[in-house]
Amino acid sequence: MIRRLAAFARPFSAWLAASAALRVLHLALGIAILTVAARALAAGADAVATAGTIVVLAAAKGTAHYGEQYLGHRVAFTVLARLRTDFFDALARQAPGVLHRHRSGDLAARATADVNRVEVFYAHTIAPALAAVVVALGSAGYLAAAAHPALAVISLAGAAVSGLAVPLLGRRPVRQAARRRQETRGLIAAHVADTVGGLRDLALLGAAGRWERRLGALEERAAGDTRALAARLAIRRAANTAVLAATVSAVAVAGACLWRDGQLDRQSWWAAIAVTLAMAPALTAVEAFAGESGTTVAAARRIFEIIDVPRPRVPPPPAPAPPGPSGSAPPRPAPPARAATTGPATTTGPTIIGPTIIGPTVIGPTVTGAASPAAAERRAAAVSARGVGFAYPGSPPVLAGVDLDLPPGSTTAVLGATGSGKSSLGYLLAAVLTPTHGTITLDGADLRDLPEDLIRRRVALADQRPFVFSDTIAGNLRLADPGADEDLLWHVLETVDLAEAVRALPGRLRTRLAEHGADLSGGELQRLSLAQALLRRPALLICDEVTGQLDAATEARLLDRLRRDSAGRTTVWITHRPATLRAVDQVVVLDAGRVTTPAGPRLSRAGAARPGLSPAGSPGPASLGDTPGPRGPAG
Ligand SMILES: Nc1ncnc2c1ncn2[C@@H]1O[C@H](COP(=O)(O)OP(=O)(O)OP(=O)(O)O)[C@@H](O)[C@H]1O
Repeated sequence: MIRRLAAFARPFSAWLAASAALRVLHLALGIAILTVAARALAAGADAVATAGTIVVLAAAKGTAHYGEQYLGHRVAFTVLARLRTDFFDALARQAPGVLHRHRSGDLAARATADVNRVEVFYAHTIAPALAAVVVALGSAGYLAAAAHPALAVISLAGAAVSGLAVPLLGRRPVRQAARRRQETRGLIAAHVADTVGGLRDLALLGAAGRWERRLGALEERAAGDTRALAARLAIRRAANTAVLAATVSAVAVAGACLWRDGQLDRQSWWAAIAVTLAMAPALTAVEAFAGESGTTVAAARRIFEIIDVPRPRVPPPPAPAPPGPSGSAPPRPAPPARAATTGPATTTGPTIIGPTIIGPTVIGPTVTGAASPAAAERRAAAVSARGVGFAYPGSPPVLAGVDLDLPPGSTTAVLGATGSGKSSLGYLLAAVLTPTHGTITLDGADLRDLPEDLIRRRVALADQRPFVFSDTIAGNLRLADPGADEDLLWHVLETVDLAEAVRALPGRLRTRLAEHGADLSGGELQRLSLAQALLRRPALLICDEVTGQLDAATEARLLDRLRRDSAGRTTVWITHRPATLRAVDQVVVLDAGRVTTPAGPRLSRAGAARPGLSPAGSPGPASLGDTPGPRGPAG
């Protein structure tokens, strides 16, 4: 782990070397001050001259100390910023599955407290460690040259015990306690984040007291680990102090004997004691950072646990189909023309997915320009699913054998009982999930083979449970299209029937939303998410229950506007609501993860002869999910 941390500082080796050199200078000047004073005392030298020398040395010492700290911290904070960026990149790469494995509060603690924690390594470990070696060797050299070799041997032995042996005392239990404490702190952060997010519900459920007691138990656990850690570190500190005191005493006693035997003069004896004494801060610093290293390593481990998750690999191409009658393999469908211009193929996203999918899929480059005028120029997506099956990790299959065709420009409703797999199908079509069986193609190309940025340009998902950032309304919308001007923002707000509500706000588009959109109604939140998706001007738009919380009149208005704005777009409506079905071209009904109604295209907007629909457009008995079928093992 130390090597891993050091690798991040490699580009700054010159700065760290300069910091270490300044630290050596700073410590050497400390030794020089004491030595000058000791020699002056022993020789009865002129007090004013001695004081003048000490003032000059002290000023130089202060300057060296400043330079050492400046360079060390500059490296530390530059590396911390990079670590945090890498951490965020890794999170984005693993989203949203990472939330399946880690709680958001814990991730926040890793990105903040744990990253801050490793500052110790860059600012207070590398330079002090190098300096301790140089100072111990330099002091021994001085003692050998200016006093007596025996004193040099004693001082080196003391330095070795203090700098090498003492830091190893109880190393394993210290690391274990530090690791446990860091994990517990992550749990505390996650618990606090949950508490803040769910305060209202805790109050409503009368559970605030119980929740608080859980926090108390976690705090108690962390305090226990801190006590265990502190007890061991105190033993080390005491041992180190004893070793350093013993070294100075041994030098004093041995020096006195040498003085008595005429092998050392009085001044050199004093100077030897002063040098050994002045070497102590260099060695105390080693013991100090060794004491911190358990926590630093534990924090680093938690950071790299996220950063080191490998980038998802591009899955191998599907096995070639058996040769046709002529003996030649059937050709693979060609990727769409734009795919060839978007660079090397990457994976279509993580195979593993978390329990929540956050907001519309708005990652990736944006398509700029006004939504409506350019709409006709868009090329609507053709989507096809063949034998698609899916299971969440560790769970039984939720979809099996799904065949589906979404012709370009068509609108498809996906119906089914709650839990029948509608949202999961939506995530698969949006390439947020990857099928465990079968294939989904976009314009003839397997989604798995398409670059992520191409998919994000062509496909948008308005989610059932959208996420809103604590930013302005315009800021949230521009996540989908940073270049969108106000006219375009108002246009999409009109389309989703939200413009009037936003106009009524004092800050209009500049109104700052509360965290998680707490100051929006459920219906407003969903329409904001739909507006974001529309700003992407997708060729395939997947709407997951976005009208579920609207009254009938608002829903009808919204559907009407969307229909008028739908040129060049293939649309999927995942819904329970009959009103949505009035304007669809085909209806797909899912029952326990299987399509129960033929999904062939019925490209008539008149609404006649659509499966699952009565001529009036209301759902037939099988189409809405109020009569759940058996949750059989889909697949
Ligand atoms: N992240 C997940 N991990 C494990 N199981 C999941 C996950 N997300 C959903 N499921 C399960 O998959 C099944 C299908 O869920 P899905 O959300 O696709 O159903 P749905 O038809 O959209 O339901 P609803 O109409 O209630 O939104 C459900 O049984 C659900 O519990």
